Amino acid sequence: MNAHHEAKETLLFINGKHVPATSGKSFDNVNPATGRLVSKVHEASRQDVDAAVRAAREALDGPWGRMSVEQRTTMLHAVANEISRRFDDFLQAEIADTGKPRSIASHIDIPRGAANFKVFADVVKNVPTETFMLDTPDGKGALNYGVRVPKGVVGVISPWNLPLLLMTWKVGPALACGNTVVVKPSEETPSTATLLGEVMNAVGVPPGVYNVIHGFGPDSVGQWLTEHPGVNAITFTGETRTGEAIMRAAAHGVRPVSFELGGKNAGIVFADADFEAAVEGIARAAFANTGQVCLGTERVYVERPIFDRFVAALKDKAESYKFGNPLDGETTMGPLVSRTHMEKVRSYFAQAKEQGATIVTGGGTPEVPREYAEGFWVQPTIWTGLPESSSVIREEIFGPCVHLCPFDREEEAVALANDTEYGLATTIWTTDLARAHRVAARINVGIAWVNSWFLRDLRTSFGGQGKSGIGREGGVHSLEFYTELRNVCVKL
Ligand SMILES: NC(=O)C1=CN([C@@H]2O[C@H](COP(=O)(O)OP(=O)(O)OC[C@H]3O[C@@H](n4cnc5c(N)ncnc54)[C@H](O)[C@@H]3O)[C@@H](O)[C@H]2O)C=CC1
Ligand SMILES: O=C(O)/C=C/C=C(\O)C(=O)O
Repeated sequence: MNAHHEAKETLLFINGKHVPATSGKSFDNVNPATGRLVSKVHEASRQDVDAAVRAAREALDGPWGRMSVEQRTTMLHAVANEISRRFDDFLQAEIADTGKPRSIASHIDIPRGAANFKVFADVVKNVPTETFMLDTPDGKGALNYGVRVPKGVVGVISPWNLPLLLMTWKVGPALACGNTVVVKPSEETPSTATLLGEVMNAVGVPPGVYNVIHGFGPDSVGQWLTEHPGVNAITFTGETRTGEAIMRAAAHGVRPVSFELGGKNAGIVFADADFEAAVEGIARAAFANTGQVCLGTERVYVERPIFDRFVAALKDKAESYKFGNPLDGETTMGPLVSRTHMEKVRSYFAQAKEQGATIVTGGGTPEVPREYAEGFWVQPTIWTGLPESSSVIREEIFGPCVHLCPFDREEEAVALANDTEYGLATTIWTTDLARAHRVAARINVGIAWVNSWFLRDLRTSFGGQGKSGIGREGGVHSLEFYTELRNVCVKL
């Protein structure tokens, strides 16, 4: 950044206003492609967290709480339309924070940011609640019916890998259900959440409905928000250990949580698969978004007759990615999100080597143009030959890397895939339909893709089992978390 230019500032968004933090503190938001400063981010104090929760409560008790479902959902459609109208602003902000290529941000992140508001506005309007007629001794009966009411103030803690997409995946249904929110975006990617404040104001969402506070996790905003007694429910996407800390915080006051946590997802490729489609699909599952997708695949089991050919074909794919300017349409792989994360991923590159892996490709730093030399780049990496006990096969790395292992029998592939404490997603490749159904039913995950990966229908359930999370969001399942279902029993 030119020393003569003032650094841009990223403010908090509380009660409908972009405001400075009362702490007087800020931290750097760095562009991971270049290592240069994007903005100075205001770091919220405990007092700012209190102010945001208070604003959210007042909005709930005020105009937002009194709005009809029709008015509220119309407003959320307007939010979606305004995101689309300001598509380029969101795109630039997301790319600057994450370094992800334009091709990904423009096809996935920003459109999903808009869709998350539309879809849940429609779900809320169209989903009925249950009714039961009860026989009573006097013969007149009683009518039971369900009413959904908002949970209240929802704390939203979101990660850096798909910042707008994952934050709105929670804010969309929370607002559609009539809640108000206080959002703490990841400290690595604060911009699009802040920009969304402008959208809320532009379409007339009342002040206090949507609030954004910036800061870190422990002993900072994340902890203060999740411990705050004014927060009625907490939704979080991120690392499993963070989920454990948030769960402890939520225990005070017995507040509900919805968690979408890490994964160590397995891919399975059978010899009868459409070979080219399987290579393409596994390449996406392993390398898309520089491997920073919780649904991604870091271990793939390939049936032995096609193993060598598959390794060679995936190697060609891995070596075909183009690095450099994320805004350039030719760039197909961006950097990792931060220096810390790059060091973590590189430590696994080193562990794979120490543990005797065959490095099929990668394991180092790619060539990038000079202006990107200070960015956080790593090569897409493929290993073979590691034992299943290896840390590389057991732990979530969250980088563009994958271990390939041959198998001989379907039973064996299922057992290998299930040998993990996580249970988020799997991707299965076969042309045998009976086998596809059989295997999908036996892998212990929340989402099983067959001959596809990351094909998302927002009406379906989404979440994980084991260390991958608690609860399901998506479609009507989001309503289960973001509302209380009240039964009204009327004696006739
Ligand atoms: N979607 C996923 O599954 C993601 C997984 N990860 C994994 O987690 C690793 C660490 O990345 P981080 O960004 O540090 O993930 P993280 O889980 O620590 O951070 C996610 C969010 O939680 C907040 N947070 C952290 N500690 C908290 C606490 N005690 N209370 C409340 N909020 C808290 C952070 O400030 C951030 O907004 C990565 O290397 C990756 O392996 C990271 C991001 C997303
Ligand atoms: O909701 C989606 O479509 C994508 C979700 C991805 C994650 O939750 C993740 O990578 O963390």
